[in-house]
Amino acid sequence: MASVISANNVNKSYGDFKALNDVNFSLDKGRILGLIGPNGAGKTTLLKAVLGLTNYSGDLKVLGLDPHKQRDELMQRVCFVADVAVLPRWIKVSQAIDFVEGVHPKFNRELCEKYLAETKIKRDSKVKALSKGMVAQLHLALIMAIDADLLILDEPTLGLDILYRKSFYETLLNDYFDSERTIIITTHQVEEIEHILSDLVFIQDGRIVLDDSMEEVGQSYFEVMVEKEFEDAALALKPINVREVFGQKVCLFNGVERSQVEEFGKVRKPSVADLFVAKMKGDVA
Ligand SMILES: Nc1ncnc2c1ncn2[C@@H]1O[C@H](COP(=O)(O)OP(=O)(O)OP(=O)(O)O)[C@@H](O)[C@H]1O
Repeated sequence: MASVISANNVNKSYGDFKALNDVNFSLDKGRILGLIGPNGAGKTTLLKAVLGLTNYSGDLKVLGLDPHKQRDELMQRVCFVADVAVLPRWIKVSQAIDFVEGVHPKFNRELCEKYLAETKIKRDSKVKALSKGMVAQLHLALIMAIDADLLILDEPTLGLDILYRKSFYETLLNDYFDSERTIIITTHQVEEIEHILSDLVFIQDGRIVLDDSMEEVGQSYFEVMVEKEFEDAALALKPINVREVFGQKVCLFNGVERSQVEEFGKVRKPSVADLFVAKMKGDVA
């Protein structure tokens, strides 16, 4: 299957500072990738490279195109929601809809109206009269009504209340997503998206430190709530992280068989948040 994105040794420097350091990963059609990393890790820089908004060295192909050289062609097939929704303050909601309908052949007005019906946004309001969260809702409704092959969401729910965040991800998964589409999401609220992800990439200091499907994560990482009597045996297997919950050690293992750790206590798949914390600590140490 042709990759929607393939990145080989992609580097990006700002002066002496390496914002992307030999980034390699690929993403197939019909996947939902969570791109997760601490502040300043290089997430937005990587997305900008994918969107052809910044130059870089190395080989990067998006939908078979060179994002920097073939940006116009790429933009026909890619939609992007930045962490700061930029819409002119003077425009009316209805005019914003008219505008996108006028400039984008793949915009579906009916769908946009359907998304807006879930909000309190009035068609005759000006953007400046909307709350921060409502501007973000309008922006998302406009973008999700465009039939794109690749949707890139950089902190899409920043500033949105929990009710809308939940319904946004439900809509994304149930109404928007299908096997022909591919989505990349960055967010610091990983627990909110983990159930919709098919793939996970962790980035730290410009380097990819984890690149797995969620199935692979479930098969190669085990979190065990270790019974007291098995603590020494568990620690001897060198867990990648140990935390305490109510005085009991919770060990995160990688590179061991499930059968090796099963007798220590209750085994489960780690949450993305716990895996992230463990990987960040491990790679800093
Ligand atoms: N235009 C620029 N000039 C110089 N340095 C930059 C520029 N843009 C980004 N950087 C640096 O590159 C690094 C990665 O920034 P980036 O915005 O990609 O991080 P991020 O992972 O998106 O972070 P956050 O989660 O805080 O949004 C940071 O150290 C940042 O200071």
